[in-house]
Amino acid sequence: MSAVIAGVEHARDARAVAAPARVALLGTGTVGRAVLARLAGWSGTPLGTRVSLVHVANTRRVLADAGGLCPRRAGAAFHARLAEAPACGVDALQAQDAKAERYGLVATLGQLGTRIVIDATASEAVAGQHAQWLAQGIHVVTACKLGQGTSLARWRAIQAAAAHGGSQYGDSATVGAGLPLLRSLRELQAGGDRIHAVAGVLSGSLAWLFNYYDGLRPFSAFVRAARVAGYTEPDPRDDLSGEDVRRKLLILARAAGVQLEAGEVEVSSLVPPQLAALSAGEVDAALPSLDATLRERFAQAWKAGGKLRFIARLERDACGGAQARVGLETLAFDHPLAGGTGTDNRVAIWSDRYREQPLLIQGPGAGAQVTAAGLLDDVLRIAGR
Ligand SMILES: NC(=O)C1=CN([C@@H]2O[C@H](COP(=O)(O)OP(=O)(O)OC[C@H]3O[C@@H](n4cnc5c(N)ncnc54)[C@H](OP(=O)(O)O)[C@@H]3O)[C@@H](O)[C@H]2O)C=CC1
Ligand SMILES: N[C@@H](CC=O)C(=O)O
Repeated sequence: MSAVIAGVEHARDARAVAAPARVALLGTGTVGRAVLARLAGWSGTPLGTRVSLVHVANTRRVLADAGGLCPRRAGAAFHARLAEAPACGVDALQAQDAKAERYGLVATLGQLGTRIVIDATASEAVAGQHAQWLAQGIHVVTACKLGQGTSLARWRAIQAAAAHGGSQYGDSATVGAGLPLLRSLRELQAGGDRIHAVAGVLSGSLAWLFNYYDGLRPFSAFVRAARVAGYTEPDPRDDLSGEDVRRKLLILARAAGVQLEAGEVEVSSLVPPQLAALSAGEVDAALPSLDATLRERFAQAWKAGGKLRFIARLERDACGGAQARVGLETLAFDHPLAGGTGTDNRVAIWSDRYREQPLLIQGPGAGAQVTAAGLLDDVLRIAGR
């Protein structure tokens, strides 16, 4: 290559490096709103120069501008208008697709430079798109566990698509709301360790519930409070059934090299069959159906001198197999997994170097601010300098 052409290439590279990553945000609920607020706080700072928000959507509305949207105005526009926006009344993805055709998520992200989709939805349809975006070279950063935490086939498709597209999958917010859990598992393995076991509290909402439930006031009232605080899934049965914890344990297990199918995790649900059978709109009124059983479980634990904790366990055996289960357990007050406060997740990891005493990671495991921060940490990691 001649010196002149090399110089031109170099200048192009330098411009590409300096160009901000273009970001599309899907979901403007508890987490999405906090992402917009955090991005707005970066305005006028060096962090703000590294990302350009070009597309924001929920099921009802899309704002898009390839030249860049103001996060503060986008947040205000969404939340001022949400109340008056009509529900689309069709499948969420169809609505998204219809809008994407008109407003063009992929077109708005463009063809060159760093392009990132942030998934702050709980949408199966959006999770079904992750592999497609990755294969096109679009990075995906997600709080939604339906990508890596459901079928092994989808998890494999995501890994393959990222490898094919040369793209990255930011999943820090899927387990522990950004706590350094997945990162620690990966770093231990990169350093030559084999992961032997993982155990702990993986649900922020269930941690909160069992930290504050006193066996006197109805459990259902605590569930409602956790939902208002933004700790539960959009449908709190996803937390109470252990399904959200199953997804998190699958994500951790697969990252630890244990390729479990969803059905291989034994799950003990707190949701009685009558509550499980209701439509989403009927759930709130039926929450008191949880109360009697939980009062009884609490009393038993109290009599035994212990605390209720919703625990996930993954244990690997020497022959390459693994056992995985999630459910409510009574732990002694001084048990290492019984500590923590608020929404704290508390997770122990055993590996070659942590054979006797596990590595313990603890911190808030749910909430809008920590989750948004976890998502945007991944965005910045992908965006580079
Ligand atoms: N809350 C927390 O503490 C944590 C949450 N998470 C995960 O973050 C995700 C979001 O949670 P949260 O913010 O609490 O949920 P919310 O229900 O508050 O918000 C979900 C948002 O997704 C939007 N949405 C749904 N389908 C689509 C679609 N097809 N296209 C675009 N937008 C769509 C909804 O639109 P509309 O407003 O129109 O209904 C809504 O704005 C979940 O996957 C959850 O598991 C992860 C870690 C912690
Ligand atoms: N509903 C989830 C939110 C974070 O993933 C939880 O309670 O942990």
